[in-house]
Parts: sequence; C-alpha cells; structure tokens
Amino acid sequence: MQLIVTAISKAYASVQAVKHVSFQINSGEIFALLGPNGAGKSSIIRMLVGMTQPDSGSIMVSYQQQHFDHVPRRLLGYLPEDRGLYPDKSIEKNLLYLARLHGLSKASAMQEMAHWLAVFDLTERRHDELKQLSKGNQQKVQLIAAVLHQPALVILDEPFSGLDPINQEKVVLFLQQLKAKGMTVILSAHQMAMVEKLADHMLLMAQGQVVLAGTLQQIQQQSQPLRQMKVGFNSSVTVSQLQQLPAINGVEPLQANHFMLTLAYEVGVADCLKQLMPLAELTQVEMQTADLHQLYLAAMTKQQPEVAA
Ligand SMILES: Nc1ncnc2c1ncn2[C@@H]1O[C@H](COP(=O)(O)OP(=O)(O)OP(=O)(O)O)[C@@H](O)[C@H]1O
Repeated sequence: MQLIVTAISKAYASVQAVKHVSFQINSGEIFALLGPNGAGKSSIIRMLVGMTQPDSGSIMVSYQQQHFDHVPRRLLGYLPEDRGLYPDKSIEKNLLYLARLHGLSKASAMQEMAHWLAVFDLTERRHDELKQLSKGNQQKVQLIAAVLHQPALVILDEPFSGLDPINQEKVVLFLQQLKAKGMTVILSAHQMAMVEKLADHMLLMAQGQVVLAGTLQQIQQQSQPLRQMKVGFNSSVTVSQLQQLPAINGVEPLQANHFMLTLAYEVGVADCLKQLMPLAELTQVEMQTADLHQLYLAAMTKQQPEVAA
C-alpha cells in the first residue's frame, strides 16, 4: 500500500480548507496529520477515503499493482470524526455485525474480536449495550470496529480523543500492534506525546497548508529549534544574574546552581557560554532537543497573524 498525494486543494463555499498539500505514505508506516482545530486534517482524510474529491491535485493509492484515486472500501479501516454504531446493541453484536459486513466468517470475527477486546480491557463488558458504556469505552469499541477485518490501511480521525492517559497508552499499544501486523496507519491527533512515540512520518498543518513535514528528527532539524541548554555552576549563581545576560531569554531553576536556559533568538552557543563563564565555573553544559509538543507550539506561534500594536 502506497499513497502519493500531490498538491491537493479543497474549498467549501468561502473556506479554503486545504491548499496545495503534498505527501507520500509508504507501506507499513504510521503517518500522523497534526495541526490546530480547523487546520484541514479531516478534510484531507475525507478526500483520501473518497467521501469528497479534491478541487485540484491528485491522490494515487497503489496496492498490489492496482491504482486508485482514493482508498477502496475493501482495503480500508476507518474511524471517522463522527462515530456511528448501534447504541441499543451490545459491544459484541455491534462488532460481529460490522465484521460480517466486511465478509469475515463468524469464527474469524470472534477470534479477532476476542483479541482486541482483551487489549482494551473490554472482554468482561462485551454483552453490555453500547449506550451503557462511558465515552472512552465507546471510543475503544469504535477503534476495534475499524480494524476487525484486518484492512491494509487504517485511517483514524482523532483516535485518542475522549480517552484518559491510561487508555491513551492502550491506543498506542493498539497502533503498534497494527503496525506489527503490516497495516499502514494514518491518524490525526492533538496529543503530541503519543504521536512522538508512534509516527514514522508526520505532517504539521495550519490553515490548510503544510508547515512542517518529515520524521521527528527531520522536523527538529527543519524548524528553528527552541534552543534550550541545561547548565550547572560550581558556586552560587542567581536567576536574576542569568536573566540580565543578553544571550538568555528564559531561566528555569533546577536543583542547586543548575538551570534550564532558553537562548535568545539567533544567539550562538559560543556567545552564550562567553557570557556565562564570568559568573562561576561551569560544571555542566548540555544542549536540549525540543520535543514534538514544543516544536508544535513554536511552529504554531509563528503561524499566528501579527497583532497590530
Ligand atoms: N462541510 C464543510 N462545510 C464548510 N466548511 C467546512 C466543512 N468541513 C470543514 N470545513 C471548514 O474547513 C476547515 C478545515 O476543517 P477540518 O475539519 O478539515 O479541520 P481539522 O484540522 O480536521 O480540525 P479539527 O482538529 O477541529 O477536527 C475549517 O475552517 C472548517 O470550518
């Protein structure tokens, strides 16, 4: 399974939701679509699954020497943004019904279902009606419903939404298992800490456009890094002494005489060290790498339109 998306655009009435977006997803990858509310993530997903067509640009999906302009239903496991199952039916009935719709035998459906219910701690509750479940448990049933038929490509629109931290970790495990089974996964999410653990490639969007793209490492290199430095001194140095240095934008005290410093924009490390050395002898200097959450915030801050003074 490979997807090549070339310069797709989509407008709804007066809103230009997606503007010339291109990316490629290779077989077996986990690919994350990131960006603030309204960035255009769901619009891209709806075009990938064939619910809407791009106004311009192209989508090419290749699978076993066949080519399509969207992901064919038989190859797709989809968790839409607006979920829909039968609230009056039990978990088991809902899942079996969907699995049979996808052509699974009852035996394979039962086997797949048992596996995923155990992953999500729902085995004991399989006879409960969906409407009796919490929002988080309903979400877990939806995730199982999207993959029971072992699709080649799984597209999950906000799989972490409504889940507590423990269940978010379960979704991480679920996604790792899908990858281990050879499935290709596309997900949209707002939980950077989860995405960082999982995604092979990611696309960071704002206002319909690509802001950053690549692996986490490539994104760290492309973006103006949030340059932070952990330093330690052999004798007492105060926060206010550090705040007075022009090379430093932020100071966070750590343990005694140790600090996390944020370097001022465009100041080199050597210049910063020159200003630190007269204060006391340095016992530790360690550059920190920005995590995805920090990179996301830094990239999004740059996207904000400037406010007139
Ligand atoms: N059917 C529609 N009709 C009109 N405007 C739409 C429609 N669907 C989306 N939009 C608009 O297109 C833009 C992109 O929306 P989209 O749902 O793709 O964003 P998103 O990144 O998925 O956001 P969220 O994280 O909130 O789900 C938004 O401005 C939204 O209001």
